[in-house]
Amino acid sequence: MPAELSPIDKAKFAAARRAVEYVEDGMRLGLGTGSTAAWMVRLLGEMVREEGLRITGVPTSTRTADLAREVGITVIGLDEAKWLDLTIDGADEFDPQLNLIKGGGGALLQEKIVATASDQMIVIADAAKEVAQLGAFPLPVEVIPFGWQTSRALIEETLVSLDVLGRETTLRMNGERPFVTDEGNYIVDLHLNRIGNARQLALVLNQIPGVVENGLFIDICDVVIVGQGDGRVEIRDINQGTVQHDRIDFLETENLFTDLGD
Ligand SMILES: O=C[C@H](O)[C@H](O)[C@H](O)COP(=O)(O)O
Repeated sequence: MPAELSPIDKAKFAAARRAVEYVEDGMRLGLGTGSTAAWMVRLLGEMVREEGLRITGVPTSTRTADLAREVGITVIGLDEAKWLDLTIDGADEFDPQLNLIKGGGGALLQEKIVATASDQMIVIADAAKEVAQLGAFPLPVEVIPFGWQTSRALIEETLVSLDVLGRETTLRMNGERPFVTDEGNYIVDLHLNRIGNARQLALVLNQIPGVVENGLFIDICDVVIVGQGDGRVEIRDINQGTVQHDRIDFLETENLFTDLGD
């Protein structure tokens, strides 16, 4: 971790810093995956160690589980927790209705299960993630390895039938081999440019044999906390329809993010 964070990391940190203020003693929390969510996990670890905050966390990936344990958070599985008070996670894109594209890091399946098993989902994001319409970010679709090429062909046929503009699909790779998710599946990324009817696409994709889940999160997110590099934070709340403005003082938290960085 460089002594000085980049503006984008400061933005992610600011959003995470504001989000952990929603966490109360005794909560069961869904812990998201990705670089933004990692700040939230580190901050919660700090609160557990320094302030005696009592929480249990349900991680959405092995990466997050490892980090949560490392920083001192008690980790349990979703079946043990059964239901969660709050999930805090990142996103690759969010639109004005707080619908999301997620899965840029390949964790969309566990993330969607955990988020939908929560009373509330808060997304933390830097301002670059905001879009008028979803789709510039490639939409991840998780498919089982058996017959994945057939599933991919069916996905492409579906895109044609829905008259979606961009129809290129790519198998996500990890070097020479297909990227494999925590659940042992592959990811096909859909390069759509613009998604006209995200709700319809989300439903139709999940009807295709071999498709396990897609990265569209429709009507799942309740609040998006948007961070800026200068510490400004905006809160978009779907229920209250409010936008609050706030500012994280980096000077106050300087030690924190220097200590917490990896
Ligand atoms: O699979 C990964 C997750 O959906 C992430 O939350 C998403 O990709 C955002 O990640 P980051 O905070 O690193 O931009």
